[in-house]
Amino acid sequence: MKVGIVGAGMVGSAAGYALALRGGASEIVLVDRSAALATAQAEDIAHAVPFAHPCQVRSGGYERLEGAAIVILAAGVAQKPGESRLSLLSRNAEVFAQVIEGVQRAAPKAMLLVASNPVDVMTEVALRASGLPAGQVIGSGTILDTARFRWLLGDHLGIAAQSVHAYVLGEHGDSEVLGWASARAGAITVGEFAEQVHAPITEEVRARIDEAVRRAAYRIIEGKGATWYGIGAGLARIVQAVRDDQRAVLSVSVVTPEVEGVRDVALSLPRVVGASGVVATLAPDLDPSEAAALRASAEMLKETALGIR
Ligand SMILES: NC(=O)C1=CN([C@@H]2O[C@H](COP(=O)(O)OP(=O)(O)OC[C@H]3O[C@@H](n4cnc5c(N)ncnc54)[C@H](O)[C@@H]3O)[C@@H](O)[C@H]2O)C=CC1
Ligand SMILES: CC(=O)C(=O)O
Repeated sequence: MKVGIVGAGMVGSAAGYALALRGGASEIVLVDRSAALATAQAEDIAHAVPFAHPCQVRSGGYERLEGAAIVILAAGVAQKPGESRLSLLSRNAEVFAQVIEGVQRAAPKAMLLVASNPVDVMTEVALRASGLPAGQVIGSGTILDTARFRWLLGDHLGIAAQSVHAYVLGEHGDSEVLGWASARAGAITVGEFAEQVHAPITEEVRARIDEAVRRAAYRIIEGKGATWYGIGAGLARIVQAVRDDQRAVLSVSVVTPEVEGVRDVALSLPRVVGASGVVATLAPDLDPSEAAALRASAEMLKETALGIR
């Protein structure tokens, strides 16, 4: 499968690298307003291919995206230390107006996988600009926050993150909601598992994990300027679910008809992802405080998206 990546900075190049290592694409094409950067990133990623899986890695203008089944959108500006994701909106909405036109000239039917922040609102921007079906304009949403949550829970419980089934819901950002009520370790609730292994999830543990997930990006940006490995792997994971028609359950963002009484809003819920994009959405169990927080997140995202109409 041919995969395009527009925006060959930290996130776009990490996604290309992760795809090359996972064998997630037969061809990867990097496009950037800086042709020199796209070329350098493509050459560098190509040098990892002999250690991984056969794959062509190229760079070029939008015309090189012809035939791409999916295009990752990672172009635009990123947060500076202390800056929120939402503050990037007007700048990145302008970038997307050009980028989506360029992508659709070459690959009008390509599925779009949005990474640029604020990713939920940018997913709605991409949906409106592209005219594609909602299930084919997918934001990476909370795939990264969910990975952070699973990793921290696995660490606390002393088990592999892969054995933790827990999702972050709502905005990929400050209003996100950690789904404690639906979290499972193996086949039992995380609370029950924690009791069995004598590592109870006290209020303090819960608050520490919540803060570590919610503030992860701020901390990493403070320390190294940006985040890229986690999201690169998450984007490659979504591409692979599409490529292999896996029907994998992933927390990604699409415009959703109704969430906690809020209509037509892009945010993350656990969704079934396969060859035609998002094919189903799950309704996880929520306790009353999680339901209220998800509604507040949905209302904030809806209001923000209305502001760019
Ligand atoms: N969804 C998520 O979980 C995450 C999202 N991000 C977001 O991803 C985006 C990219 O972040 P980084 O790669 O760190 O930034 P970066 O600055 O390293 O890369 C952005 C690239 O976009 C390119 N670009 C800008 N305008 C363009 C245009 N009109 N056409 C083509 N290319 C254009 C730039 O030349 C640059 O190479 C940011 O919005 C950031 O906030 C970052 C980490 C996680
Ligand atoms: C930057 C960003 O969105 C993240 O690392 O979560």
